[in-house]
Amino acid sequence: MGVKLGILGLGTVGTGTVQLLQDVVGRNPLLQEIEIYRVGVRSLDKVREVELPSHVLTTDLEAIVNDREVDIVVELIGGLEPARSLILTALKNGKHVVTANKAAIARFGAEIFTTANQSGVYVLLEAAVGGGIPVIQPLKQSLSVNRINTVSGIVNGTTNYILTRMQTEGSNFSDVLADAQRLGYAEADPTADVDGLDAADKIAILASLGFGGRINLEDVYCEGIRQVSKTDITYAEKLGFVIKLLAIAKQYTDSSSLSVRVHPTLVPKTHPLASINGVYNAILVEGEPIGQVMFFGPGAGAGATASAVTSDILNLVAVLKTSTTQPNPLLICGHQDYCQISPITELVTRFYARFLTKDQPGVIGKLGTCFGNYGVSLESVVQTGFQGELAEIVVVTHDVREGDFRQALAAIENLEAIDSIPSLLRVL
Ligand SMILES: NC(=O)c1ccc[n+]([C@@H]2O[C@H](COP(=O)([O-])OP(=O)(O)OC[C@H]3O[C@@H](n4cnc5c(N)ncnc54)[C@H](OP(=O)(O)O)[C@@H]3O)[C@@H](O)[C@H]2O)c1
Ligand SMILES: N[C@@H](CCO)C(=O)O
Ligand code: NA
Repeated sequence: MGVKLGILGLGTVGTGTVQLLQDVVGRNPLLQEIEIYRVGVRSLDKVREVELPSHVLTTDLEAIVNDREVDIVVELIGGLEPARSLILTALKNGKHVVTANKAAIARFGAEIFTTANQSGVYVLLEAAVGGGIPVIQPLKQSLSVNRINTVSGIVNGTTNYILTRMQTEGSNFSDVLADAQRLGYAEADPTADVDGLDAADKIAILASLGFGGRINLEDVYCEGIRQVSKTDITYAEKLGFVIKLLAIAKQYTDSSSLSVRVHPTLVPKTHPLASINGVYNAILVEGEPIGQVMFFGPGAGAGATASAVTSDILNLVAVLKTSTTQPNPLLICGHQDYCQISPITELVTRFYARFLTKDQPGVIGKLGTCFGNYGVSLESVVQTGFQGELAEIVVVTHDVREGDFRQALAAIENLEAIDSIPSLLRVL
């Protein structure tokens, strides 16, 4: 007997998944056991890129998650509600769930996994982070014997696409965003991409898997790329860096707390993440004893994401075809406790800052003295340009506690010679 899927959503990812499932030759033979039983959408009038028998398409998503015939619910509608309620109903009805919905998992993961564990079913989410890149399963299984100390990466394709084109073509932010939306990379509301929220959801999920505890999304520090300017991209380039939106989860060596954050970052050109361009994503996992492992690939788009969704479906088909009643501990998510996350003021990092100053003698000296008063040591100071009457000075610091750096900046802002501080970025 075939395994019956109830797919919720036939947008970018839903369509890619149906296309893959309708074209099984040369792929894993288990795919032939899958039946696309129902597909739930919002509108029956839309022109679809895939052909499905008319009785398969429905706008009644509740009926799909309550249908006794459905074995696996594949949630690809996105957003918080009704996705959360539909997932919970499916789980309570004893159905396994596959989802690409990082927003729902990052916020309601505790409720969703508790319900799944109570019902003895699985929630698989490979597509939720890194699109087609296998990273969830490696963290849960292949790498889980390591003590992880850092998970860092470029996990949002839209912003990486925008930053790459700004860097290589000097393009303007809004034109490139429109292209990313047209290509199906951006979320329905692109603010989630641009403001770093999508990446925050994803690093919360990766941190939870890497560090073995629940993550409170509100503790994840998040800055997007709106303030990254062409001027900063050019200065970074001259100083030997590229600017990337990084998502980082790092365990402090001297304590049990984690730093979990998303922000535009100056990445040295020699670092493995510096060469990840366009819509590609990469996740660098560092642990003991493995050392560094990097996962690279397409982080968004219909086909790539469908690959991840369908691999989860395949895992569940294998589960359904084996007769054990005991849950597989490598497939469940059994975290109970929350990880302790340290505030951003405790972060120790290098900074890049750009100042506009009056063109007076001794300004660089005053900046240096002010930084010195707060224990901030400078790695480089560059003055190359002018913006109108104002001199432009760029500094890169050595490692400093963020709280101390902010205090130094507050004092510098009060200097008579300082006009403004247009940019402030962290350096890897
Ligand atoms: N796009 C990517 O590259 C990508 C990559 C990784 C993960 N994801 C995740 O995958 C999920 C789906 O993304 P997507 O890009 O495929 O979205 P999308 O193109 O906007 O498609 C959403 C689909 O869900 C249906 N839908 C939405 N709300 C509904 C509701 N209330 N009732 C019934 N149907 C509803 C829509 O129906 P209609 O077609 O009738 O409007 C549409 O078919 C999201 O969680 C997203 O974060 C996307
Ligand atoms: N909007 C997301 C899709 C993949 O999750 C991105 O740009 O990476
Ligand atoms: Na993935």
